[in-house]
Amino acid sequence: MLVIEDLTRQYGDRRAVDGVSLRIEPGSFVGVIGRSGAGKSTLLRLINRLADPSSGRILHDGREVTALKGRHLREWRTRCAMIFQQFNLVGRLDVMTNVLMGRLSHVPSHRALLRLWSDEDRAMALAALESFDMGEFAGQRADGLSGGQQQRVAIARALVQEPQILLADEPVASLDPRNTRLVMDALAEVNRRYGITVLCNLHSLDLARAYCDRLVGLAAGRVVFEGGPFDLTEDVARRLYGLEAGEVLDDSAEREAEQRAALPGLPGIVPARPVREAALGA
Ligand SMILES: Nc1ncnc2c1ncn2[C@@H]1O[C@H](COP(=O)(O)OP(=O)(O)OP(=O)(O)O)[C@@H](O)[C@H]1O
Repeated sequence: MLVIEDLTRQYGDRRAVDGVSLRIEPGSFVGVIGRSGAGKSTLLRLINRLADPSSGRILHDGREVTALKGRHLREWRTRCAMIFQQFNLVGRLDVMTNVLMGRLSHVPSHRALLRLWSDEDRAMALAALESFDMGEFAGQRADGLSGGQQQRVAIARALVQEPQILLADEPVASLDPRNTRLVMDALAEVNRRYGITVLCNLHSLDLARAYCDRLVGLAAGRVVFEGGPFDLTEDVARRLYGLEAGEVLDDSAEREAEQRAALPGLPGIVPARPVREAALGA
């Protein structure tokens, strides 16, 4: 369980995150929603410790994440993988090598420097790519791929870190509708197949309702809404965005969420398998 207690991050006289308290269940798919500047990115960066809080605490399974240093902090960052809007791949390297970068923290540094990846690391990387239909691109340069393909490679790289939590900071913000769906499906796969907790910042409420089992709404750094996808009513949407609800919600998301709920493989129904075991067919 990830527990966030009264977390605040101040920048000058502005509180990007302001007294946020949350409990994130293991294996859940949580959408963080809110208008631009609401504090969504800062919240994820605080969890991953890319930013430090001004006050408050983060605990994971009872361990204080906000107090970690050195090796323990590096271990936390491995356990808590992150993907970004701009993918952050190394464009001149091939797709396989980019995914293998996710193994860096699991191999001795001399081997990593020489890129002496074991057969097992390679098998894991390829299996991760294949689970997002990206296996055929393993030998291609990353910068030759479309945005949606690059993001799926970034998710594969995160997956081979064998994380317990995946933080996704607006992973589909720069993608067209088709690629948006492929990337969101990849995140759903990470969550359902491997039981990895996903926290995903999203601008689109329709996507949030269709894919997430829990939603957290932020406004001016504060939690102003917490609930299931069907608790996100027009009224809540209006409070979050100050828009006509019709501009941010439509019925198709509700229908899609119902269809997805009928799919096999929901958390708790199919036992999740550790990434390594599933990838290596153990
Ligand atoms: N490093 C920083 N220095 C100063 N101010 C910052 C910094 N990071 C974030 N902020 C401010 O904190 C507030 C919250 O920013 P944040 O990026 O977390 O919001 P967001 O909800 O992710 O927005 P967007 O959807 O536009 O990415 C904003 O007012 C932003 O300008």
